[in-house]
Amino acid sequence: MSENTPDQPGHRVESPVEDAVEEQTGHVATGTGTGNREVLVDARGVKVHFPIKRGVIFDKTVGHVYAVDGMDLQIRRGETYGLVGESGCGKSTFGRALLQLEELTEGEVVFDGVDLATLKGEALRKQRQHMQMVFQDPLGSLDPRQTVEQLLLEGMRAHNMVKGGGATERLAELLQAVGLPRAALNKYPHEFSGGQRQRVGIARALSVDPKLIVADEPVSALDVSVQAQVVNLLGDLQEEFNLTYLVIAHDLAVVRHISDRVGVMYLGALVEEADADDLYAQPLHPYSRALMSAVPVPDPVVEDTREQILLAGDLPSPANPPSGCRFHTRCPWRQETRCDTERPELRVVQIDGAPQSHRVACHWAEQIASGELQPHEVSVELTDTTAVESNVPDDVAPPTAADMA
Ligand SMILES: Nc1ncnc2c1ncn2[C@@H]1O[C@H](COP(=O)(O)OP(=O)(O)OP(=O)(O)O)[C@@H](O)[C@H]1O
Repeated sequence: MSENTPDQPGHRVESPVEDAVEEQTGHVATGTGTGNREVLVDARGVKVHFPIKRGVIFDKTVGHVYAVDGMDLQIRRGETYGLVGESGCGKSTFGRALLQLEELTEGEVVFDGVDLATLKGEALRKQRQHMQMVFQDPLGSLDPRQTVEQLLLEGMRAHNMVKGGGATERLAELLQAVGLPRAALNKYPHEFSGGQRQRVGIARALSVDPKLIVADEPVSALDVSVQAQVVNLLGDLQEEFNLTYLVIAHDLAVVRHISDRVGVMYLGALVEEADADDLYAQPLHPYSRALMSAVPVPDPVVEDTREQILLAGDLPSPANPPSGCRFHTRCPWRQETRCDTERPELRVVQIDGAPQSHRVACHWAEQIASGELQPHEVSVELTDTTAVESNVPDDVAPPTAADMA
């Protein structure tokens, strides 16, 4: 997102947000090849399994929700990494795990050269200063009883960044950077519109000088016209403040516009990862192909002739995931018995000279791309998802901005 280059071949997804962003900036932002940059976040084999408790006092563990189940993901300094996938596939849990807001069941997260598992208490809190989160619902994450000034100062105080005078000046500069007037300092969150509140949330994250911002559905609660403004703002701030972003979103058009690289997640793990342009021009995993084919294309001729893959059935329960390839129960290219029994690695797949950076977790990616394997109809298996239900509350409360301090 840091530079803008001409659009690459391949169809563009239709999106009022993307069109509005283009209108405002005059060009299409696309991936910019961040391959040579140094890794800032290195997540290896990350698993987060939530125990399912039963019994009168919830004292028995009767199973687990395998929310994140083997994520390997690197984010390079200065890039924007977009993470997409259906609701419930584990995107938010992974984002929180990166920031150590969820306990890792297995695996490690190395941030800026430091293995976060080795940090405790004050040392971890200090490191957290460099890793901030922007939430989908700014109202839910900002304390309604605090003015913007108090909200911004809270994080800065927690990290000993308020010494002597000059704090108010810094706050005013922060507000200016996110496009809010100085007068906003004395207002409360409910006095702002949704877009303005998101700007406050972004200012709050910025106030402690982070290196990484994890933005979890940062624009999905906003009106489409406002979404474009916030997307553009994130792009401008990235350059001004040397930020690295992990953007979690279900809107594929937003992710394409904003991201240098994109990872597609399914039931707790990546199934595909590539530069944004490559992924959108030629998705190789059957799941990514299905996701992309569900997005309308502006050109009616292309729309009528292009591949459309309907996903059969719902996302299986992460408490009872399918064996082998997790996607095999819904995959039109499933081959017995390898897909049912052998979990595919995320491996480099090069079709037509595609770059080394395109990785896919499918045994048959080459044969599917060449047409050697043809899709077949999928009969939906009714798996018993009620047998082990999660004890997770319907709405898992996201961490608040105060958790980030
Ligand atoms: N604290 C928890 N305890 C038990 N299960 C949880 C907990 N938090 C999340 N889960 C479960 O883990 C799975 C992954 O949830 P997560 O919110 O990470 O998915 P997601 O892809 O971000 O979806 P969404 O976009 O709907 O937030 C879901 O089945 C969810 O119910």
